[in-house]
Amino acid sequence: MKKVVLVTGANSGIGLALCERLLNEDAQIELCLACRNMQRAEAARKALLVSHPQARVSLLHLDVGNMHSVVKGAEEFKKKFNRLDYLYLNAGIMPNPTVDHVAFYRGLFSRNAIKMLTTGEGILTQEDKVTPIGLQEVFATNLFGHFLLVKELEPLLCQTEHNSLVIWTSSSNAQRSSFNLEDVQHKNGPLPYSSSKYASDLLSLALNRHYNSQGMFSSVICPGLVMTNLTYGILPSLFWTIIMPILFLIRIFTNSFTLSPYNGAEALYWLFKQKPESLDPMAKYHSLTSGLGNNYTRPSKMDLDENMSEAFYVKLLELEDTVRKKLRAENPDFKERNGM
Ligand SMILES: NC(=O)C1=CN([C@@H]2O[C@H](COP(=O)(O)OP(=O)(O)OC[C@H]3O[C@@H](n4cnc5c(N)ncnc54)[C@H](OP(=O)(O)O)[C@@H]3O)[C@@H](O)[C@H]2O)C=CC1
Ligand SMILES: CC(C)CCC[C@@H](C)[C@H]1CC[C@H]2C3=CC[C@H]4[C@H](C)C(=O)CC[C@]4(C)[C@H]3CC[C@]12C
Repeated sequence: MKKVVLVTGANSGIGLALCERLLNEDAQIELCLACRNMQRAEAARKALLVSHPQARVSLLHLDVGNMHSVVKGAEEFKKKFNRLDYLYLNAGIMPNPTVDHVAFYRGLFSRNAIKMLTTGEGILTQEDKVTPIGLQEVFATNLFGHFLLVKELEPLLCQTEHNSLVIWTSSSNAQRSSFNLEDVQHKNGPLPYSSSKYASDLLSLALNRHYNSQGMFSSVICPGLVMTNLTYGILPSLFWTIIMPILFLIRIFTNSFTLSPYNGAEALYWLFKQKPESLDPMAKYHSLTSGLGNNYTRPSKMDLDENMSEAFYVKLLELEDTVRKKLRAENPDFKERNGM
């Protein structure tokens, strides 16, 4: 049976590199690129077909920050495919990032230098905004749209004949201190990115608790520091190019400066080759690259507790209810087609 793989944010960076690596591993898969911009999606499909002319690569229009689009996209996917083996929840944003230069230089000469360089802790803030449906944009894109997608695709993910795996591209920037159960969307703080990534760690744990018995498993990864549009939004690409020799040097001490999208996709690719039921729900799987350029995956225990993860899950279910009501009110058509 051909495996079906869906990747969000597949048109660039780590998502696109993952697609290339998956096709290298198994050219028989049904690969679906879920993207918000169809021109960029088509360009990615063409690029993949250059190296794999026989590959089965389809496109799905899906803006994870827009809940209408998530429901519509999932509906289209279900019409086209009757199974889903791997769901890569990779799309992500870090809007309007600001680097605290003073904190950076201070941190460099402190005992926490390596931690700062591998997590970005204490030196990076972002400015968030509210989407038309009333959700915080970073939360909606990095977390909630993906949660709704999982819920919509539940019939394909929970099948008796085979297990499925949902994989979140999280981050080592996910910090417990950035997340607040009373403000899960991070409306009132400068760290929406970190909060959303911590939220994905919590949610992955909850999904395992609620869905393992139905054949669906969930894992989280950190790709390390990778040069992509996301990092070029923090500092210009020319800057990163100039300091590249320094970044290669730092890699010797941390191994988490994976730097290229190919290396960053290592843990995502590694998970594709594992049995979903053999994975540790408390582990974050890190893509790492040694000083000599060798890639490997290493798990680390996440700073999570079951009660918090369950409380967050309950809040997400309540929010799902509210959002679905708004979708119905805005577009009565949804009710007919989705039985919502
Ligand atoms: N680069 C890094 O160092 C790290 C990245 N990550 C995570 O890796 C993931 C991939 O990012 P990366 O490859 O680095 O960056 P890119 O910006 O290259 O890739 C992000 C992808 O997500 C897509 N995307 C963004 N918003 C939406 C949306 N609303 N709907 C659908 N797709 C969307 C983008 O599409 P479009 O082209 O249309 O913008 C793009 O394809 C993210 O989740 C990021 O947080 C985690 C740790 C480190
Ligand atoms: C002031 C300049 C001379 C140098 C500033 C460097 C910083 C902008 C970067 C140093 C470490 C970087 C990061 C580390 C971890 C990443 C994390 C895994 C992620 O998910 C998103 C990006 C990072 C936070 C990234 C961001 C840039 C740095 C803080």
